[in-house]
Amino acid sequence: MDFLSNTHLSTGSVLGICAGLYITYSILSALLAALSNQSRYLRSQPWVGIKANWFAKFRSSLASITGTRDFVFEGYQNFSKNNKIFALPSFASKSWVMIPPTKIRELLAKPDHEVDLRGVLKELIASYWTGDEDIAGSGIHLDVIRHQLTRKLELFTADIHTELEQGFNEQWNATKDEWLTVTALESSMMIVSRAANRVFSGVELCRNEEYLDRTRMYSSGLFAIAGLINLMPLWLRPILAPPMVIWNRRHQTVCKKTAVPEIERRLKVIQSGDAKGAETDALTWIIENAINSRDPAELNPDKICRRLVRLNMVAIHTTSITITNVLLDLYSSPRAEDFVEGLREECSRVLAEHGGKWTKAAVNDLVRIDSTIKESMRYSSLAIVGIMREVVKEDGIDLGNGIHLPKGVRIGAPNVAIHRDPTYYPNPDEFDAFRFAKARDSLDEKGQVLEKRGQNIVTTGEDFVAFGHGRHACPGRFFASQEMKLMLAYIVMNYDVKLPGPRPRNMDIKINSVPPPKAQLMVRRRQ
Ligand code: HEM
Repeated sequence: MDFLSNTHLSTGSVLGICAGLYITYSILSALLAALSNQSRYLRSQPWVGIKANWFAKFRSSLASITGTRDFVFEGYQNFSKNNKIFALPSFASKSWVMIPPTKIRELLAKPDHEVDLRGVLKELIASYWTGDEDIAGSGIHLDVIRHQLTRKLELFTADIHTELEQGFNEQWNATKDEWLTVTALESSMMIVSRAANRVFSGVELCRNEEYLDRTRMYSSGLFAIAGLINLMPLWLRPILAPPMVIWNRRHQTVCKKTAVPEIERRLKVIQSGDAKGAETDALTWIIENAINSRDPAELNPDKICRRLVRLNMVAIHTTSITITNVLLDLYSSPRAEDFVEGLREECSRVLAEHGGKWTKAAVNDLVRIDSTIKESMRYSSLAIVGIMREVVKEDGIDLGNGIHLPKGVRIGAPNVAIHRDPTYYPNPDEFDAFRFAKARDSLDEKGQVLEKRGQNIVTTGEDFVAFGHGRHACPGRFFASQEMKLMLAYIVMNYDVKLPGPRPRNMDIKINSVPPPKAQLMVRRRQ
C-alpha cells in the first residue's frame, strides 16, 4: 500500500512540476512575444474594436469570436478607404494586419518565400494536432486539382449531372402535391459530396454511403476540433488536443477500410500498364502522378486514401456552404419569383440549344445561373477575412506608400467589406441575382452571348475575393463552379422552393461565416 501511495504521490508531483514548468514557459513566451519586433510593430498600428476600458485588448479579442465582421467594416471605413492598414484583434491567435484592396495586387505579386499561405492554412486546420502534416497543403492531390481536374472538366459534366439527379431524388424526395421540409446545409452536403466523389474516385466509392458519411464526418470533425484547438491558449493545447482528435481519426480509418481495396485494384491495373483498364478520375491521376514521382512512399494505398480524404476536405464543405447560401439568398429575396423565372427561361433555352444534354459548353452558357451564384458569394461571403498570408521574409516586406510589414505579421484582406463597397457594387446591400449577367446577357448580331470580360464566377479580382486572388487563388473553383451551376440549374428546373420564414442569419465564428446548420427549405416537385 505504501508503495502504491508513494507512486501515486510521485505521479501527482511530476504532473504538478510539468504543469508549473509549462505555465512558466507560457508566461515567458508571452513576455518574449510582447517584446518581439512583431508585437512592437502591432502596438504602433491603428486598431479596431478596442474600447478605452479595463483589459481592453483582451475584451476586444474575446469580442472577435463573433464580432469580427463589425470590426472589419469599422476598419474598412476608417482606414482601408484611405489606403491605410489597420490591426484586427483575433481571439487565441495572432492578430491580423488588414491591407486595403488597393494593396492586394502588390501583396500577391510577392514570392512564397516572402509571404506564405500554406503555414496559415495549416494553422487554421491545426494540422500539427489534427494530423496529416505530410500531405496538408501540398503535393500530388493539389497538382491533380490544378492540372488534370481543371483541364478535363468536360469529361465529367454528364457524370456529375447523373449523380446530382440521384442525389436530389434521395435527399429532396418531394412529390408534386406536397411541400417537403429539408435541412438546407445537410442535404446540400450529401448531394455535393456524392457528385464530387464521382469525379474524385469513381462510381463505386461515390455511391458508398459509409465512405461518403465518414469523409464528411472526418472533415466536419476536423474543422470543429481545429476551431476549438485554435480557441485554446497555446499552453493548453498539448493537454487537450491529443484526446480530442482520437475519435475523429476513427472516421479516417473507416474511409481507409472502404477505399483501400479499390485503390489497390487501381494500382495493379495502372502499374500493369493497362491504361484503358483504369477509370478517368482524380484517383487514377493521383496514382499516375505517384508513379511519376518515383517515390515509393507515394504508392502506399493508405497515403493515397488520405489524399482522397483531403480532397473531400477542401472541396465539400466550401461548395455545400456556398450553394446553401445561394438557395437562402435567392429564395428569400423579395424578387425571388422574377429571378427564378429568368433562371428557368435560361436553363430551358440553353439546354435546347445544346441538344438537351448538359455539356461543359452548355454550362458555360448559363450566364444568369453563374451570376446568381457569384452574387451570393459576394453578398454572403464565407470568409469575413480573406487572402490570408504571413510575412516570412527576414527583413519584412514593403507594399509602397510607406507600408512596411515585418517578419511574422499575419496579413488579411477585408473580404466582407470589399464585397459591400458601393464603389465596386452599386446598391451593395441588395441581393441582385443578375448583377453580373446584365452585361453578358445580351446577344450580338450573330446571336452569340456578349461576353464581358471578368464578370464570370471564376474570375477573381481585388473587388471579388471569395476564391482568393493571384497565383494561389482557389484551384478548385472551376470544378466547384461547374458543380454548383449544374446543381442550381437542376433545382430551378425541377423544384419549387420556399423558406419557412425569413432568411436565418449566418453564424459568424472568428473570420468565417456559415449558414445555420438547422436552416430549412421547403421543396416541391414542379407541376
Ligand atoms: C465554392 C467553393 C469553394 C470556395 C469558396 C473556395 C475558396 C477558397 C479560398 C478562399 C482559398 C484561398 C485562396 C487564397 O488565399 O488566395 C482556397 C484555396 C484552395 N482551394 Fe478552394 N474553394 C472552394 C472549392 C474548392 C474545391 C471544390 C476544391 C478542390 C477540388 C478546392 C481546393 C482548394 C485548394 C487545394 C486550395 C489551396 C490552394 C493553394 O494552396 O495554393 N477548393 N479555396
